[in-house]
Amino acid sequence: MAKPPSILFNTLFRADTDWDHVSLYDPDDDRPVPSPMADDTRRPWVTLTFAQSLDAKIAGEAGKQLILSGKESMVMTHWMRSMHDAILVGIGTALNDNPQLNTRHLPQLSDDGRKKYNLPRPIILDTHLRLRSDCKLLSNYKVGTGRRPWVVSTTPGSDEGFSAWEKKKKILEAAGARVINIEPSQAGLSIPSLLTILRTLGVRSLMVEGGAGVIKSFLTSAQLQDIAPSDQPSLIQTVDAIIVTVAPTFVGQEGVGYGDDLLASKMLNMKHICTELFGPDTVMGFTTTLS
Ligand SMILES: NC(=O)C1=CN([C@@H]2O[C@H](COP(=O)(O)OP(=O)(O)OC[C@H]3O[C@@H](n4cnc5c(N)ncnc54)[C@H](OP(=O)(O)O)[C@@H]3O)[C@@H](O)[C@H]2O)C=CC1
Ligand SMILES: Nc1nc(O)c(N)c(N[C@@H]2O[C@H](COP(=O)(O)O)[C@@H](O)[C@H]2O)n1
Repeated sequence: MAKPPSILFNTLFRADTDWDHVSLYDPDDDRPVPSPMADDTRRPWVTLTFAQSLDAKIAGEAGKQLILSGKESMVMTHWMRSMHDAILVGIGTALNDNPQLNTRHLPQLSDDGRKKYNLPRPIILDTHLRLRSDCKLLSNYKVGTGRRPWVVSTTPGSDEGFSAWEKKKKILEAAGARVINIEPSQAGLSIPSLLTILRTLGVRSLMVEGGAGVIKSFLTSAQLQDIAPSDQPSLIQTVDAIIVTVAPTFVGQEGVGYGDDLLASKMLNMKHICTELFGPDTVMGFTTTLS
């Protein structure tokens, strides 16, 4: 039977996980699908993951989508998707790439079709409700090949802004989306607030795929709370693990990066867990703690 690569077991799950009592397939007898879990029960476990070139670019000039991962590491990413309750991208990625965020590259399951891979719920960070109602995430939901997407937004302050926003909300809801409102912060939607809300909605694990703005936000959210902790009783850790695919290619300075203005002194502590080769790509797994 096809099995996920060991880098995922090693990076995302505790060493004492009892694999006899969980199943990777949904539904498969009565055993639950496993999910990485944070010790902090106020929020989901967060895995930040993306593919980059050797010069740390995740997209080409003007955001052109690049397929950096080879087929072997892409399959690894789809296994990772199957091991999380939800998968998050920013509206920049949703508009630019029109992604599906499903598990279609996993090996065919050779049974009567009863067993399925777990499909993560798509979540889009989209303050102004710019998501297109004909995007693939919504059409997959309509035909039953994807979970209902959740669109995370903030209600605009002015009356004028509110009526335009309400109109867009109705269109997206009619197309199948669930719109969730949260409070704004200096850097867009507040990531700590988002995480606590997602946990109350039953999300135990969140895979964050990007793009550049979202990667930066998750990496820097703990440091922002440090500056303005008044609305948070205590720090919420925003990343538990980082799994990076490095493709053996250079994109060049026109490409899109995510790390140019990150401050080393404010970064999370990283612990290297393991590195595995997938075809031409190198995949590194780290766990993180607040510094
Ligand atoms: N190689 C890889 O693994 C991946 C590459 N990509 C690439 O990344 C590029 C897209 O990156 P980018 O343009 O930065 O877009 P993002 O997908 O990072 O979306 C950013 C937008 O999300 C909204 N947003 C709301 N709240 C937040 C928040 N707290 N933090 C950050 N963003 C927030 C903002 O729009 P608003 O104000 O309207 O809400 C913001 O402009 C594409 O070229 C894509 O191909 C994407 C994913 C993976
Ligand atoms: N793992 C990985 N490798 C790459 O080379 C990539 N460009 C991405 N991009 C992410 O995957 C999304 C596309 O997903 P679907 O194939 O449509 O399911 C894209 O939007 C990025 O989030 N990832």
